[in-house]
Amino acid sequence: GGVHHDYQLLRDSYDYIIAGGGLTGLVVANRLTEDANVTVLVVEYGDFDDSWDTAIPYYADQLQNKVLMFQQYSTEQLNLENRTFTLALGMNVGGGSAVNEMAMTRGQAQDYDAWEELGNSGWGWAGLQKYFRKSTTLDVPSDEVKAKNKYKFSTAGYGNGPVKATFPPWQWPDAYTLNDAWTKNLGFEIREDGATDGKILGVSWKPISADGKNLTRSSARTAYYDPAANRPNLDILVENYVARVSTKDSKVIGVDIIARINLERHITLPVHKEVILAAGAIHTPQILQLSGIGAADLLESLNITVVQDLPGVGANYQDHPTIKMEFSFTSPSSANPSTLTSETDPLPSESALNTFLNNRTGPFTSAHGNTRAVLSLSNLTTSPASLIQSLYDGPGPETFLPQYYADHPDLIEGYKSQSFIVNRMIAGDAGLFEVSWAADSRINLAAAKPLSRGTVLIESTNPHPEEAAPRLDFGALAHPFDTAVGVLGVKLGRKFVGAPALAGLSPTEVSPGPGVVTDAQVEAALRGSLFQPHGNNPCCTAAMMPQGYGGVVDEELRVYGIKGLRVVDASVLPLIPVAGLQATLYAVAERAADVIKGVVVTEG
Ligand SMILES: Cc1cc2nc3c(=O)[nH]c(=O)nc-3n(C[C@H](O)[C@H](O)[C@H](O)COP(=O)(O)OP(=O)(O)OC[C@H]3O[C@@H](n4cnc5c(N)ncnc54)[C@H](O)[C@@H]3O)c2cc1C
Repeated sequence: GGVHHDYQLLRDSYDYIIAGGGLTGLVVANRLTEDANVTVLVVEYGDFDDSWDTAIPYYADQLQNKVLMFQQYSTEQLNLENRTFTLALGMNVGGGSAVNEMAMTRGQAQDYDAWEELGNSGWGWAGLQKYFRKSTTLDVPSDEVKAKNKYKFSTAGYGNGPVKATFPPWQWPDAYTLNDAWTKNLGFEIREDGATDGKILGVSWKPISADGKNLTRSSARTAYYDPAANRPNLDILVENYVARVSTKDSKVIGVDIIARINLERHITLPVHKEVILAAGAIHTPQILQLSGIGAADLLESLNITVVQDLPGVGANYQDHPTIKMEFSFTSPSSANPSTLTSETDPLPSESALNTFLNNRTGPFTSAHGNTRAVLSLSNLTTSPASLIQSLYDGPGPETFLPQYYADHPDLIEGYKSQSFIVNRMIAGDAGLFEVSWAADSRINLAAAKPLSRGTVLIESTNPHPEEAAPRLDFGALAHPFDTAVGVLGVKLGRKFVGAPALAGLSPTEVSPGPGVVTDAQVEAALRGSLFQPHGNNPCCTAAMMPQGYGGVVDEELRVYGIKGLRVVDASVLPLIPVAGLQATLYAVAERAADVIKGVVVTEG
């Protein structure tokens, strides 16, 4: 086993080849190679990173090393005044888990139960519990840290898995002032983190994906790859990408691999058992389409031989569209996040770094803030009834879904089956926003139940994941309900910052700014500048749903109509949960590994 940059020392063939050594790919690679008789090759476009950039929590929010991320461009967004956007994606061993902002949170129980209701038995909150625990250990902070920071959390939802979650020893003083706005003025209590009961409506502390002792990042690379690196049956090929999966009579026989910087260097490797796609929600659909698995008309237009007509490949794109409001605090506490970026002598950031390196304390132990508020429709408005009614009386899906849906009517049926569930959740107590804040004057409102949908479709037969990236259309803010909720979000943000508890900070609004008053003005500001169509959580583009509903994989993650091909990454989620995806994906990948090993057998 070992790390390879070229092909000389690879085996002639493997039992399993995994496309993508990111979060989910490495979980599955580790679990499959627990059996010494099974050989696995992971093919990863990026390389290893051993710098402090990916290890120190403070850097997570301002990761400078763009070399570790894809910059995936979008099309001009019709509903956002034709603005274009860049989506950052992990591009290294560990994928997103090595570069993300480290929030390690789970969704509401009902988010997962919705997956089960869409036809995926065993994927609900109850079925996933075992896998949340199998993946993650909570490194419980010391009593002193817990008391000093007033942390509240549950422990039963964690097990003794490879990935570590913890609560850092440091919070900026103003974080507590901001929390006071919720608890003293807006009527919320700080509750436990929800890891045990899936109840997170309201305000809670967010754990980070870090080791509690060293306060360094815990990623799929550190947690799942490193401990398995010496297994003779596990190989990883870096700086190379999977271009295509080759099939014969609808059965996978191997993969075409190409070197990242030298197109002339490529190899076709046979596979005995399965190819497992884990290249993430943008590149997994790209590989499928290039392999002839996707909408027949799209493939034919590019002269690709159709192996399996599956229009769901690249449809159903979801994310957490984010409203970023900005304020300015005229009188913040003397210790606040901006002191770290000021250029005085001696540099405050240098001393904070030394404090981290010497004592594992101080602001460098904390990523971007640790508090979140999950808010339902009735937390956002006192008169939700007419908005709920609009979900049922509103325009038909053809009017707001991408043209690609109208061209492939199965997708519309699938969307309707999702709406049936999601509308009910919205009318109940589903979280519509995950609001997060650090101790600075920015607040992020991540929309958690977007009703608009996007697409990821190849435009050429060039398989290069970076130079020939697929066409990403977020399709955001197309559904009138998404817009109405966005307007309510801005109102909520203002109510929060205007709360009496914050009077001592003397906040003034920078963006959207005091000139933006009426609902129509707020909507225009959303479309023109405030609204970003993603929150770094792309998913759902090869959904686990029935085939007639635009699904791509069945409940055992097998691609419909193809033998020996599964998808295990963020693409398989049918609906996005309210939390950032990493904790969820660790559990999904753990369950995927059990399914592949035959430990979990789905009946019927
Ligand atoms: C900047 C940023 C901040 C985030 N913040 C948070 C957060 O705070 N909390 C949270 O829960 N989640 C967060 N996320 C999301 C989370 O990290 C991702 O959801 C998760 O990593 C997705 O896992 P995955 O296995 O589906 O894909 P990834 O982890 O992205 O792995 C895919 C891998 O495949 C490789 N690849 C792509 N194409 C090919 C190919 N053709 N052949 C071979 N390899 C290929 C890529 O290089 C990558 O390493 C963030 C993500 C980013 C990028």
